[in-house]
Amino acid sequence: MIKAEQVNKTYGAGREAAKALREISLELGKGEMAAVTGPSGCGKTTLLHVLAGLETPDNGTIRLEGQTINTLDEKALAEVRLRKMGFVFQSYHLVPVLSAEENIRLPLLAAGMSRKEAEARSREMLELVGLSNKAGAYPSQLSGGQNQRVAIARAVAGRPGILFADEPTGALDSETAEQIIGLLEMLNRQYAMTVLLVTHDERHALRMPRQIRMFNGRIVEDGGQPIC
Ligand SMILES: Nc1ncnc2c1ncn2[C@@H]1O[C@H](COP(=O)(O)OP(=O)(O)OP(=O)(O)O)[C@@H](O)[C@H]1O
Repeated sequence: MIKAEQVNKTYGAGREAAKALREISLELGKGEMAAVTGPSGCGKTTLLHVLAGLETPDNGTIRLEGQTINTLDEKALAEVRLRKMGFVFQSYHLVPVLSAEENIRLPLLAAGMSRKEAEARSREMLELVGLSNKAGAYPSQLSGGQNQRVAIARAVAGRPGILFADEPTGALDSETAEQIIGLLEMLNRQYAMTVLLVTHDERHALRMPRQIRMFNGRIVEDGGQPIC
């Protein structure tokens, strides 16, 4: 599904340079679910951003379903992101003046879906995340957990092959956080969606079938195996 080879990423230059990723090689198969963990500043978010084409690596290659994406121009990359990837972050990034259903529908319309189809899909997604009764509610009228459910429904409504989740439970209490992780697991099972979860929470990481541990810009352990 997604493959990174010999990827490096440095922010800044000279004495200010921060080497965020060092010689990263990683492959995630279709339908795989993995957690990326490691201490603050070790490069987790940078890895997710580089894999998702949100940042350009200094060198190396990123392939999504065999297509090299790190050399695409911004327009082509935006198209790949819109059609093939879903994103969830710690903040929900919902449009405050749109209802839950409209927030989910918006990117579907942007991807060219008809209004009728997009409305049916967004209702289906609301049901999937257990919020059928909140279709007309605005983000300010929903709890953090409910807003994150809407954000997840929006992220997967276009049926992306891969979902990138960066600390999606960071702003939630532990019970709600467990439910959100459960929702990601359900999406992985039900749609064979590849899921890459960046998390600080060791309990959540241990629930994942694969744990990728980072330290100082490197992957130091993958699936229980130390990487030298
Ligand atoms: N936009 C940026 N400009 C400069 N340096 C950056 C930038 N983004 C990240 N870095 C640096 O790159 C390194 C890796 O950062 P990154 O955010 O990927 O770590 P992280 O493991 O996700 O951290 P956290 O768990 O605290 O979110 C850090 O040293 C950070 O300071």
